[in-house]
Amino acid sequence: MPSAVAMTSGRDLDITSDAIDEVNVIKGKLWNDTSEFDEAKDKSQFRDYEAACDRVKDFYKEQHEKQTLAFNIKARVEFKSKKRARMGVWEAMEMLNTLIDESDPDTSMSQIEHLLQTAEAIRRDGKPEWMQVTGLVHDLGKLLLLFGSEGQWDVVGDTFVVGCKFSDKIIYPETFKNNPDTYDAVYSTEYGIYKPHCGLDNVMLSWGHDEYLYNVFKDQSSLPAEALAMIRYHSFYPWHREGAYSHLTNDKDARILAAVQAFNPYDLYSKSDEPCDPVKLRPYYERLISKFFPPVLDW
Ligand SMILES: O[C@H]1[C@H](O)[C@@H](O)[C@H](O)[C@@H](O)[C@H]1O
Ligand SMILES: [Fe+2]
Ligand SMILES: [Fe+2]
Repeated sequence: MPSAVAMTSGRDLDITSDAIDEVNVIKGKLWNDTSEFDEAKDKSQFRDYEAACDRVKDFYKEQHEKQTLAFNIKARVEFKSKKRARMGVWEAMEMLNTLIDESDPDTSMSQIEHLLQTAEAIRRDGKPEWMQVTGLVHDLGKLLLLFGSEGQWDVVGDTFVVGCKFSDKIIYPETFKNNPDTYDAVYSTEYGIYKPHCGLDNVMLSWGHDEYLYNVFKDQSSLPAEALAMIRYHSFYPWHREGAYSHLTNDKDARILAAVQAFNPYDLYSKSDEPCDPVKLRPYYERLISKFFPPVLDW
């Protein structure tokens, strides 16, 4: 079943504040119906895709069918050729707030909540300001849902390499049987269109919120390279958790892997933390935002 977000995020959506309000009302209804605080759980209970509900399974079935190499090239060309919006970081967080992520078996909280929980968990551990602010912004790429994505399948969920054999370390690997690239003479091979150890900078990951946000921030922030890697690869579980794709990665990737892995527990396990109060926390994070981002960005 298509989500309210997907239904209202057509290519022709004109991003005026009225349109956004309307989208938020529709999404808000969905949210109110399903909202509940997530209970505390232990680590083994996260990312349990076997036990996941149909919403999650249907999401991945669709994503794995539609994320082809051809789609990915098209998405990147479109990204470069379009102007979407101009706004500040906090405004972007508010705009994203009511989205429900259909791929996520672990949280039914709003996105601003998830961003604040991630940032607060990093802050509690005394990590540097750049990492706190990275936690705060890491999922803002989900704004793609309001910027003409085709659905949720080209925005959220774990990422994987396209243009070579789909790894069996990706969740629900059997669902790639519906992806035409599985039957392509080149794309279905171990290396596909890539050279051995060409490095992640030279491979195409499935298009979604990570790749989009990395591209937005790389020229419009003073975030360090580790932070940009955390953003770009945080959904790339087949690599950072399962160790897949070692035939494509290089020394640079080996170095950034540590940063991506250090970020992951904050993103994942903070989902069962106490809810945060955006009003209380805003002054602290606005100060951090102003250290790393211009007041207004092109999204
Ligand atoms: O369902 C989640 C969610 O969409 C996250 O934002 C993403 O980073 C994860 O990798 C994914 O599994
Ligand atoms: Fe994410
Ligand atoms: Fe996240």
